[in-house]
Amino acid sequence: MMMIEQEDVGATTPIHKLTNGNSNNGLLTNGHKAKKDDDKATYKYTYEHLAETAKYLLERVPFRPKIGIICGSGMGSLAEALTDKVVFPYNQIPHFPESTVEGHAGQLVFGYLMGVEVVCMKGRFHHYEGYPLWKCSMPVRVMKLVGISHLIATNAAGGLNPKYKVGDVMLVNDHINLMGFSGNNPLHGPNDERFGPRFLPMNRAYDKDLIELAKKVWDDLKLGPIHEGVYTCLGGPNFETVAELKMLQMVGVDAVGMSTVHEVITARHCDLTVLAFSLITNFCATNYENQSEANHEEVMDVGKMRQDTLATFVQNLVLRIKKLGYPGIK
Ligand SMILES: O=P(O)(O)O[C@H]1O[C@H](CO)[C@@H](O)[C@H]1O
Ligand SMILES: Nc1nc2[nH]cnc2c(=O)[nH]1
Repeated sequence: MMMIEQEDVGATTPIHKLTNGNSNNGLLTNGHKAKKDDDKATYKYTYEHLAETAKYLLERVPFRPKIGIICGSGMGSLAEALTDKVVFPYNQIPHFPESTVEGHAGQLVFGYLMGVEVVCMKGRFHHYEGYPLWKCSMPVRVMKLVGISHLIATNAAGGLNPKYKVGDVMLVNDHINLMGFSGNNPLHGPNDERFGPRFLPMNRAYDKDLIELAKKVWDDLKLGPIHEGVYTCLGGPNFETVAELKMLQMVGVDAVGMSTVHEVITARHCDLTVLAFSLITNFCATNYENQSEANHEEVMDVGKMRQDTLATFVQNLVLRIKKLGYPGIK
């Protein structure tokens, strides 16, 4: 195993320069202790906690990823094409929560995708699993601290735009943070400027250059139609009522899911360039005549059905991002 010099952490602030102001004693290599402390209502990750997590990972990975990829429900196979993998089960990473949802393996995988250094989350955390939003999106900060500049967030979502078909892909060009409307936001609470600013603009959250690049990659691969649209995240775990779907459609939502928004907010807060896309796994019926019911099995089946296409797309996308010198707003 290759050991990494402390200077070589790829973090915004070198870890050796961080003070350990952490009140969570003995956590450096002890994930179980972290979980115990997690239960306290007051516990939140400090910069130091996450720097410890990043240090743990970087000491075990012989390269520095530039792109982070979050695999949506049933889309974990995106990580299968990685070479020279270093795999970390979430329950072995200090301070990491555990994945509890089917279709989310719970592994952080470092490796090369088409020769590009990446880190892949095979499994994300959702609010409905019982995690607060700051905890759901903590891996984004960890990925920042291990050195990524770009995040590709993928998700499975219900299609509200009548033009969308099951199996289509929608590049997210904006979102509506519905949970944020009620004050539930991953940045809620004291702000640590080492991650980012107290007040965060979100009007350019989804990088336009990356969206254009993604469309070009998709078209060059002749993968058929691709959409651009607005995503929203509801708390779940239930799928939506007809009245809720009608309301979402009225306010301009094209695809609805239970993730991504808080991850993107956290990513933009720490200056990552973001691309997100939704795999439309089910059609959202906005009338009472439609008897079909959304279900997680169907969501995962569609992920499996489209896994090869999505893998080809993401592989070519990361290659182009690297070739272009990692474009986009930081
Ligand atoms: O957003 P991802 O993780 O892709 O998963 C989506 O699919 C699941 C529902 O089937 C929910 O977790 C929803 O958020
Ligand atoms: N909220 C929500 N999440 C989903 N994830 C996959 N499909 C759906 C859906 O229809 N609604």
